[in-house]
Amino acid sequence: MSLDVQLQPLRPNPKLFFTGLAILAIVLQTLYEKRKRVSQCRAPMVSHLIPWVGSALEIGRNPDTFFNRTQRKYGDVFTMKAFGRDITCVVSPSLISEIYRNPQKYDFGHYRVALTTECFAIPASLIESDLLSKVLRPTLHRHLSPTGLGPTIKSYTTAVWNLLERESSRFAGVSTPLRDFVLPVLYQSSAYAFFGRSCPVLESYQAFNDFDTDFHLSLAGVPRIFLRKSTEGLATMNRLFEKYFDGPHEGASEYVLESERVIRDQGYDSKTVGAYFVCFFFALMTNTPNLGYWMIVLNLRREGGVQPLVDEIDEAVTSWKHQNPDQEIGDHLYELVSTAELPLLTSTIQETLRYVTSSVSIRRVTEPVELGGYRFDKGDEVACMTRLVHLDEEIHENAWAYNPRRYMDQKRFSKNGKIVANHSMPWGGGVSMCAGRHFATRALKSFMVSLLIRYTLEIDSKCSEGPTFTLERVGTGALHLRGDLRVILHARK
Ligand code: HEM
Repeated sequence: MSLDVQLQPLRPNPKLFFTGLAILAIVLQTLYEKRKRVSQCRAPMVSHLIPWVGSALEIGRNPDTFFNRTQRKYGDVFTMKAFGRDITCVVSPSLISEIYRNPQKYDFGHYRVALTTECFAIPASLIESDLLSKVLRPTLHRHLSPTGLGPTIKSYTTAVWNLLERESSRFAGVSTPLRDFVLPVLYQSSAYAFFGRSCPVLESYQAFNDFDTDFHLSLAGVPRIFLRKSTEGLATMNRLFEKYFDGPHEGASEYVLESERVIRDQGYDSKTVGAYFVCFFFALMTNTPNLGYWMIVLNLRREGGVQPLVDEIDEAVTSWKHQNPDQEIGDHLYELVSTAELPLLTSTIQETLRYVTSSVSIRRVTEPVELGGYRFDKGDEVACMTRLVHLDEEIHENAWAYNPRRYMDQKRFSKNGKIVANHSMPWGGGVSMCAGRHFATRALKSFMVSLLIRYTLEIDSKCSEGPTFTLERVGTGALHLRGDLRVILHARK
């Protein structure tokens, strides 16, 4: 058999030629930009293959792996490209703190307007007005401050206690998907606390979830046309809240009623009031219920499950009953939750926030500045990457492991021999720091106390599957869940 190969004459192939040319152009452009960045003392650009898309796909696949590797390669400040945007990520706690301390140089106002007008349906005239900055935001902060929060958190505690009792007939004694049990209870309790009983809770649940599921994509600028379900969810929420504000809603919290009066006084109708509160409702609901869910799962998966928490809460209840012998704990739960110290539960909430959040504070540079040895120009975008601080092994020992006692056992955290004051930033920071953080922590405390007084809880050993984090929700706060865990609940005597 002849092994002769008939050699074909080499024919010009235009397709191959232009592909090669394009690749060469990209390589040269990348090298040129790299050299330019170095010579101008700009933060290093993370290398990527696809020009406009940049690192977006890699981040979408597993952001924890991507950022971890990138930080090790480039250091604490690096610029990445994603969907045509160059964003400089800042990972060092001291540089993040410098950004938070200087809102004049690192502006957030631009993003607040863009976020609320592009992702929600609030008219720009309201968002850009003095009314928002001088009246509505101060009203929000006053009602959500530790001293202003009392009545709302009291209603929340009553609602969560009663809802947990009501659910016992449906869920106790049978294998239950934890998601179906926990998330609606947390959703309803928050809704009732702020909006009263006429809040369209059941009607809005699916619409809210449709909107919420793709919120990170909407935030990343993915056009609405690709987010049909999410867009419809938002439209339904807007309709429901317009109707709510058109009807009687005396049971609403003082915060809601006061803000509504202020907006209406300027001539706005129920549609605008509704849209304003859909935005608030989103902030209220997108994080806290997921945090509550993860707190249960992460503890149940530990040896001993939730028993250490049960023991601590039982001890507080016993001590309370001792001091109030003729009283029913159910009628005074708010007092118990407000006065009992519960150090393990407090640390558990903090650790869940550290472990489960991916919060990013984004800022726009307003004048030429130097940060971490690099030059930034007006208009540059910087992002404070708090999750990387949370997962920094030098700051948090065994950072990739969930340890509910972490904040009980350790009060000071340091890196390279220096104390790190901002070791945990689940709420972001500076001028955009989460306004609802006091409500969220106290709500989670009320929820866990009520749950563990009312129920025993164990993983259904017949089910092997479990939930995982939706890591791709970079920068939106608490990570959501994919999948679920089945549990067996029993009502406690
Ligand atoms: C575990 C629960 C929560 C987490 C992890 C969380 C996290 C965050 C984060 C990371 C930000 C942006 C911070 C930044 O850009 O620097 C934020 C903003 C905000 N959060 Fe929360 N949040 C939670 C619960 C709540 C609740 C319950 C409310 C309402 C009662 C709320 C109201 C707000 C508001 C109004 C803002 C916007 C602040 C501004 O524009 O200045 N949050 N939250």
